[in-house]
Amino acid sequence: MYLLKTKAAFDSAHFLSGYNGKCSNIHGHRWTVEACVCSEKLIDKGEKRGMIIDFGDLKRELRALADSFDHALIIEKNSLKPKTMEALRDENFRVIEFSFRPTAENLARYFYVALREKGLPVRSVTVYETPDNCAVYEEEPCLR
Ligand SMILES: Nc1nc2c(c(=O)[nH]1)N=C([C@H](O)[C@H](O)COP(=O)(O)OP(=O)(O)OP(=O)(O)O)CN2
Ligand SMILES: [Zn+2]
Repeated sequence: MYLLKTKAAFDSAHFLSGYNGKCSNIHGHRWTVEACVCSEKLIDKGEKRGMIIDFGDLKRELRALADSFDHALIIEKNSLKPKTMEALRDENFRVIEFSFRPTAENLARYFYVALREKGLPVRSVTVYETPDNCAVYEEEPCLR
């Protein structure tokens, strides 16, 4: 099986609502997202011969997703008081709300699903919160 990986990064703030410790406070990460695509065979003709997918095509899709979270405050829906949300919006701060807690695990799944929806043969997505800490989300083995 062939595997191809690429990374993209974004800088954002988050906090873990209900967490007993420092991560309940707003803090930032340079999140790094690594997507791994897989294939049993390679493209056998044309410009992309010998590839699973062109790095450029994979990078473009991953970067577009990563850029959509750059310089934002990522929060779990209903984890801030309505008046706090109102104040943030009044200041034109960029707030992205998720239905899930913004952990590395949940973000890895989010990116996995989003890339699959774009038709990419994703095998796994790894999200790094720090250079040493990451979460991996993967489903069934290679689809093609
Ligand atoms: N399984 C998970 N555990 C934690 C997550 C997560 O996404 N999944 N997230 C956090 C916090 O977001 C936190 O920012 C990271 O925690 P921590 O490693 O403790 O923080 P530091 O990298 O700053 O570690 P130091 O050793 O204090 O430098 C918590 N847990
Ligand atoms: Zn964090």
